[in-house]
Amino acid sequence: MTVLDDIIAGVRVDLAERESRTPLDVLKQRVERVPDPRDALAVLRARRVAVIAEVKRRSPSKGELAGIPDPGALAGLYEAAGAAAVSVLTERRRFGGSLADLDAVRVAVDVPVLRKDFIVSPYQIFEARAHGADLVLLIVAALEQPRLVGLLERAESLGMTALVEVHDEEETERALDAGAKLIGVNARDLKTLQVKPETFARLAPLVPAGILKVAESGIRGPHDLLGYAEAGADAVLVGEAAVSGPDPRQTVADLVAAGAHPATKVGR
Ligand SMILES: O=C(O)c1ccccc1NCC(=O)[C@H](O)[C@H](O)COP(=O)(O)O
Repeated sequence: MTVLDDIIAGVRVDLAERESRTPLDVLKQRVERVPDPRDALAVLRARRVAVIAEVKRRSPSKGELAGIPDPGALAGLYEAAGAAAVSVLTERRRFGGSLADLDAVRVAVDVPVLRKDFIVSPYQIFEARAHGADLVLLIVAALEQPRLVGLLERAESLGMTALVEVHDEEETERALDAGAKLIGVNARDLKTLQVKPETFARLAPLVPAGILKVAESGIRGPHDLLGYAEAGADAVLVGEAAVSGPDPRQTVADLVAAGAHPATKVGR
């Protein structure tokens, strides 16, 4: 069993429990009552290289990362530092996240919020929207093609943006075939959990102009952002370095400054 299979097995158990507590019809009624989603694509396009900063408590690769007593306050620091969006890991068993974290972040910031989870069912998309998310993550490696297409369409039908995550050439082709408008290249190999930054430079040329590219994982500071920008990134997603450093606001502010510098992303 791979790490991804193991995570998804746990996600399915937790999902079944939530579905039995809150029927889909009830969730759909809640969706009707939340404000419309923000246009995340427009927000990301407005930056040279945008920074998406993540609320990440722990991870399979590194274990406990940060206590994060107040995820809303952390997200507020990210927003004040200039983050274009905030990602919230809501998976419980391996990442220590929750929908309560998503709620806390939603009320604390105005920027678009991504529900980062292992989404396998439309129920989780309604759930994300009911809790105010503007974006959802869809991991191609976790989804058969018809399901990927269905989930992408479901997210868009609710006015949300899907960040479609890929790790190799075949997954990139599948993301494009599905109609992804925002593609995340995750440099973390899901089998070994090792971060291989060169993955982004390999896959970015396969993505046509007009489709935004997010470089995910292993960004520790401006040097990494500049490397990804050189290889074609429109945005970077940073988790561990932001939560586990001594000053999350400064870490994100340094990335934002590098991403906004006129010398970054020249000629594209
Ligand atoms: O972070 C992990 O160990 C991990 C393991 C298995 C599947 C996903 C995993 N991480 C999710 C992410 O995509 C990252 O949280 C995100 O890209 C930020 O990465 P980093 O800045 O390296 O924390």
